[in-house]
Amino acid sequence: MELSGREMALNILNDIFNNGAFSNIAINSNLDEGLSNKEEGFVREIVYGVLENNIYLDYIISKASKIKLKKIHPIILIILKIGIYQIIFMDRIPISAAVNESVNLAKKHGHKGTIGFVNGMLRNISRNKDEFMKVEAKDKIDYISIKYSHPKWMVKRWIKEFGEEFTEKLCKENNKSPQLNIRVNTLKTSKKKLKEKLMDYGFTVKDTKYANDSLIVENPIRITETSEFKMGHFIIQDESSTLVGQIMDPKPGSTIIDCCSAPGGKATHLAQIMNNEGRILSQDIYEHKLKLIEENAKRLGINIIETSILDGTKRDDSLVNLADYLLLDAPCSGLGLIRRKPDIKINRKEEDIAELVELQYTILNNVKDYLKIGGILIYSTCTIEKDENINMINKFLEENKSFKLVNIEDKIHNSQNIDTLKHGYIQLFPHIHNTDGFYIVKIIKER
Ligand SMILES: C[S@@+](CC[C@H](N)C(=O)[O-])C[C@H]1O[C@@H](n2cnc3c(N)ncnc32)[C@H](O)[C@@H]1O
Repeated sequence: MELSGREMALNILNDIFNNGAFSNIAINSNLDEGLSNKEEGFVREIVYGVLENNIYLDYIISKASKIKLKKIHPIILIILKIGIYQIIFMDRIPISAAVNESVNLAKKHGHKGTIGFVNGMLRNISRNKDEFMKVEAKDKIDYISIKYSHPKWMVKRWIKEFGEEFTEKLCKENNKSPQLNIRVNTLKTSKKKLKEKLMDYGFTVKDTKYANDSLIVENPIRITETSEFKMGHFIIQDESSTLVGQIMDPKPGSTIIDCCSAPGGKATHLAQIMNNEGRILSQDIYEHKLKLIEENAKRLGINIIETSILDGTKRDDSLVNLADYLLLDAPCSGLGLIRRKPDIKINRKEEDIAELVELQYTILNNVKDYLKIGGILIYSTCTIEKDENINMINKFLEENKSFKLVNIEDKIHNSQNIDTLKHGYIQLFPHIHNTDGFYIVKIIKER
């Protein structure tokens, strides 16, 4: 039997909330293939909307329900969230449809009592919407946490690091949908040609602010089905990630070690900048991920990437003093990616950060020996956490006096809202730079 869009959303959210699945994987495995763009968009909107507003939806349910949140059956709780999300955030959906369809889901997945419960709750909330939407919090941390659905530990940490006003703007932005960025494969086409071609198909395409090889596509539905994608004229990559290659700016013929390389977004860009001349040793700890690098390289027409499994924490003597350039695009907390992966707000725990910092530092201390004297190290993460970024790098520089920051003012033509280029690094934020939250630092090994 065919499932309705709302039921697909229910199954996806159940996989994420109750089975620990990642949002993109849960979506791909639950979406029916025959869905139209509109139907698929509807399912995605509900799934991402519920994930983005999860704490706020819990808050509204707690206000409206006599039964404690923890006592509500997990499936019924998701059905309520889907219903409330439509009532509050999806103006185009008639209230009656939001309520009746949720009641139908409750009929299928619950019993008589839960049907009445869902019906009563949703009708009450829709009648007294403004009252239920009001956030009454004991302090600013609580307020931001509920209103923008970020866990308290995250809000507390960010307020301490960046201040209240900054944190509120960041959390608000984290709940918006990011624009899709693509990176032009200049080995096969030019930015101008690709832009014209995509506009001919009806896509709205704009230039990005900081990255030379990137474009923004405003209505990207099914863009990976174009022949330009299949022919390898572009790859999906956020502008921030594209800046890694731009800042490294390796010379053709160089040897690069990319020690956390999968799925190869940055390695393939480096190959492109080197005009597909030289050697890129792409390593990752997971064998299955190496295939992704190889597939990307093949589609993009790149043949200088050599993949291998290697744990970055373990020394490989054969690599010592080999690299002209070294990239450590480290495993990180991903807190800069919340706009794309709202489940990070649900699954990431504060304790993870200290563990990740330890891993990042261990890898960095190990792979630094792979660089030749005079070689360039780029360290990058998709997080905004200072401990994983500037604090860790400062400690590394303190303990490794032969490594020095390199001025990168000549690598980014537009320095709007970036005032650290001369100090060798950038920290991007979604609400300021309209990119993923991202950190990149450039370091030279002098001796
Ligand atoms: C941020 S992702 C890299 C993204 C990649 N550079 C790109 O641009 O497509 C971090 C990668 O580090 C890998 N990784 C995690 N722990 C590792 C370790 N100890 N040694 C090597 N790779 C590791 C993960 O499998 C993951 O693919």
